[in-house]
Amino acid sequence: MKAMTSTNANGTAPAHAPAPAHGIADPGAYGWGVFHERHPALVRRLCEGNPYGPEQRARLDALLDESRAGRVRPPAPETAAAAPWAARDRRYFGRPWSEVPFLWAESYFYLRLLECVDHFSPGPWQGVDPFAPMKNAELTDPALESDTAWLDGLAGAPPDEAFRALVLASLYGNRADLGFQLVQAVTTPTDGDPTDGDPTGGDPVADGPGASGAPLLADDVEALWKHVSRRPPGDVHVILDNAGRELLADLLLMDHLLTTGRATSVVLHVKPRPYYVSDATASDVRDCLTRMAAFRGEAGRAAGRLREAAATGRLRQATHAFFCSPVEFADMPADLRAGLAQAGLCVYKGDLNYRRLVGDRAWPADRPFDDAVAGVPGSLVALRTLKSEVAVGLPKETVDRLDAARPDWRTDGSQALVQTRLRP
Ligand SMILES: O=P(O)(O)OC[C@H]1O[C@](O)(CO)[C@@H](O)[C@@H]1O
Repeated sequence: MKAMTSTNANGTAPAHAPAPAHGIADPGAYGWGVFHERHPALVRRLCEGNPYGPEQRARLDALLDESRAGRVRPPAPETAAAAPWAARDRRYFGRPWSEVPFLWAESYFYLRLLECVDHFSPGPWQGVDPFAPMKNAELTDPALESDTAWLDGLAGAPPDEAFRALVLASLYGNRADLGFQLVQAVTTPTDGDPTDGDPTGGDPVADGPGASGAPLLADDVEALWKHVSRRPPGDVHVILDNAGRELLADLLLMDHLLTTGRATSVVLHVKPRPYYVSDATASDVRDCLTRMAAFRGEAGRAAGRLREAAATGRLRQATHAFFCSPVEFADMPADLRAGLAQAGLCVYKGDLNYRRLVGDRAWPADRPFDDAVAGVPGSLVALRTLKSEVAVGLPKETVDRLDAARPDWRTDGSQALVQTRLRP
């Protein structure tokens, strides 16, 4: 793992010396593999799934070439108009991509990918989601319904166990990320691995989606339970990640919080445009609820309740241009900050949100989580499967043990964590 020295996301000097940002130049760095292996695989899938013409295909190939060996080209005017951060933050334009931090480079790659397929240009492809064929394939997977059968077994479970099962389902739903699956078979620890074990601790939770995973690297579920069960219910804001399986599990958790009175209302923060392959947009929420509504059993009933909650304003969707930017959450704009600061709880889903939450830098993994999220408002929980190099808030012994037993533990999708910073 090799990281690079850089300024923070605003290009200003932060109050304390930051660790170097993760980069994409070094073939040993995770980001290099994303640009040199994952992105070509993604472009192949897009061209198989969408009837793009020669110009769109040529532009996609040129973007691959540019981002692997060229200099960063500024966005076209219509692209810049849709992405204020890219219009403002010009510091990397004209420089070799290899000098750009991973977080910035990957976010900018997805913006330019949309430009290549005419997403921002008036015409037939304007606004079309290039990832929709991949998202649809997951949503129509016949196994999706039976994958929610564990929910029926929760009836009558003690409230704390039911809560834990739903949190773990939402956490492990984050493994089902279509971008990640392009080149990576998600693995779980095998016999003999010192991290092997059952995170769930017994029925009915043990039959849920967390049952076959590794122990959580950080497990603040109990603290989270105390937070939601002992304080007056407030608004819960979810900074969503992937559509499909992950979103389905997130919606089940939100239905649980609403029906048990542990949330007054729920705000789903979706992406304003297609991003990082499977990130959820408003139409993905709609499609997921439609699919869920056809399920027999509790998941189908949850869809009905959520639609009702949407109709009465207790389930709302929100979006912000900020969510498709590479800016860290500590530097979020004032309007978003004001909304999240008032929340009873903010749930940050997934790997990319984690990178933006703690800073995508080579922090010592035992840096306290509270310290890393000091600039982020409100009470918060991160539910993350590890798919990139950054990690904080972990005991040094855990990190040493994992480094010895499983060198790719930070990026192979086998590990997960629940970390909180909760305020009374
Ligand atoms: O969907 P998630 O959990 O945010 O994961 C996205 C992650 O996938 C990658 O694009 C590739 O692993 C990471 O760079 C990124 O953080």
